[in-house]
Amino acid sequence: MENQATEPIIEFLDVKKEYFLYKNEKARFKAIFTKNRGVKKHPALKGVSFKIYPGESVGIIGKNGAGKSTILKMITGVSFPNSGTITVRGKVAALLELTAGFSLDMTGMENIYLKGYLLGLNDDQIKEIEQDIIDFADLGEYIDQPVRTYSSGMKMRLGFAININIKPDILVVDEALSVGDADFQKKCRDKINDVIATGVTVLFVSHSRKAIEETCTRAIFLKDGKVQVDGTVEEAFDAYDKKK
Ligand SMILES: Nc1ncnc2c1ncn2[C@@H]1O[C@H](COP(=O)(O)OP(=O)(O)OP(=O)(O)O)[C@@H](O)[C@H]1O
Repeated sequence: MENQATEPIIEFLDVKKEYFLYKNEKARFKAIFTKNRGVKKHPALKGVSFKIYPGESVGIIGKNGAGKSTILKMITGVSFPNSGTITVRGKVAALLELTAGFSLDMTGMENIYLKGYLLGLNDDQIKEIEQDIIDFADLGEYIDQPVRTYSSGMKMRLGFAININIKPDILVVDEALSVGDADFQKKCRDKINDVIATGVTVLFVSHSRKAIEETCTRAIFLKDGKVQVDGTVEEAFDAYDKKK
């Protein structure tokens, strides 16, 4: 499984993450001044290590609360570990929190640029994919209206269209995500498969064995914030089915 000739595109080394559990919002505010002294902690990741090489498709499986989303959020840079190291070498398209980072007062078109910059693209790179994004989102004349006038489904369509069109090196997908109506969901699934077929590295969180078998050649089974199995999809699911 390890390809020693190339370096990993994603590497986690003994990554630990604890969340503070505040009794209420007042306690959360107070903790800013007391540096969280005496606040209860929940260990979400207890020393997670793995390497993913370019072109691999890896499933992440585990029960609710096992730490899957915490890992994905660290790869996309919205959450940080308490200790350990994380290396990500490449542009990440995350099909997770699609509407995060939009400016509601800006138009859809302006938000394509805003999100594009946040994802590390320059003007020329955004210009190159602008029409593909507009076509995929299929928002008609709403593309020139402020995003605050969009329905929640329309915002997600735009968010998905931007992320999937940035020509990513790494595609991070949470299957729980459903964008728009049934037709649009089918369009998203087809587009994800097209992007996967280009040989991009894929990280796929799902509870469905079938979905992971179809997409991934390897799976990581997480239990209580630790890697239980890192192996074939069959090995990971067999252990998951026994231990859950
Ligand atoms: N912001 C937070 N504050 C406190 N606890 C959190 C926070 N985010 C996550 N946790 C806790 O960390 C643990 C791991 O959560 P995570 O969302 O990574 O699990 P998951 O495997 O993605 O679960 P699911 O299948 O339900 O999406 C859980 O116990 C969760 O309650």
